[in-house]
Amino acid sequence: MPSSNGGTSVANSIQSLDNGLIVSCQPVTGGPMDTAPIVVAFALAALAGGAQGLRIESAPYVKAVRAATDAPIIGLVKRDLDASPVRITPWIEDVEALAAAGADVIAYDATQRARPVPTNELVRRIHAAGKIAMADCSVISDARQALDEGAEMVGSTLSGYTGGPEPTEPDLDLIRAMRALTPYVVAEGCIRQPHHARAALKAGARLVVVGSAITRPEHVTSWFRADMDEAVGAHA
Ligand SMILES: CC(=O)N[C@H](C=O)[C@@H](O)[C@H](O)[C@H](O)COP(=O)(O)O
Repeated sequence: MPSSNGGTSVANSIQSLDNGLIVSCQPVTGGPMDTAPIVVAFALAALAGGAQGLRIESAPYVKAVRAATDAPIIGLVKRDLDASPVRITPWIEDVEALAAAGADVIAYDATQRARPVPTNELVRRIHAAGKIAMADCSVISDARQALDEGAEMVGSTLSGYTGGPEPTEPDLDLIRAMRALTPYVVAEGCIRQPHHARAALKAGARLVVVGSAITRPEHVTSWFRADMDEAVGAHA
């Protein structure tokens, strides 16, 4: 049982999410859905549909969603930095802003890449703020290091996002490998259909995060478009 952040309450918070569906409400940046009222509406609609928790980007959006629901929130901040490829919660200020805004869990990029703040320091500050640390990992060594550093939860969030073409399928092998290290595994990334979520649970995930398939209509539309274009091309 993770205990670096106060034992029982952390354990209870995580356990309340067991087998939970978390809906990530992160609109396409600058798109027509990228406003606080729409993020709140997505969040409430997801909860009405059976989600147990939410994943929300930016302190202002966390604050807006927190004002509308007591449901667990995984908060993160995305930044595009010049000096580092790390995007998810790279700075201490981000941790503090998310904590103040009402996030219960703070997600951070746990990859072993050049970064402005070392991961052990981010975890320390997440715990100092009384929050749970979720390590967004790309490979199993990220998860190993994150757990050594005290992160309570590890996610497959960044598998396939550290170079090369973007993935289109969940990384079930990484989920299985993480489950051998800890029970607190979050399946995240490319869970686009219910059977993906089911497979992730079978692979050992305790929580499943679904984003684009529920809250990015631009992406979903483009999936239909691409398949239809392929079909037309195939028959031309
Ligand atoms: C790689 C990266 O930056 N992932 C981000 C992490 O918060 C989000 O853009 C994803 O939408 C989220 O992980 C959920 O994944 P999907 O949208 O595939 O269900």
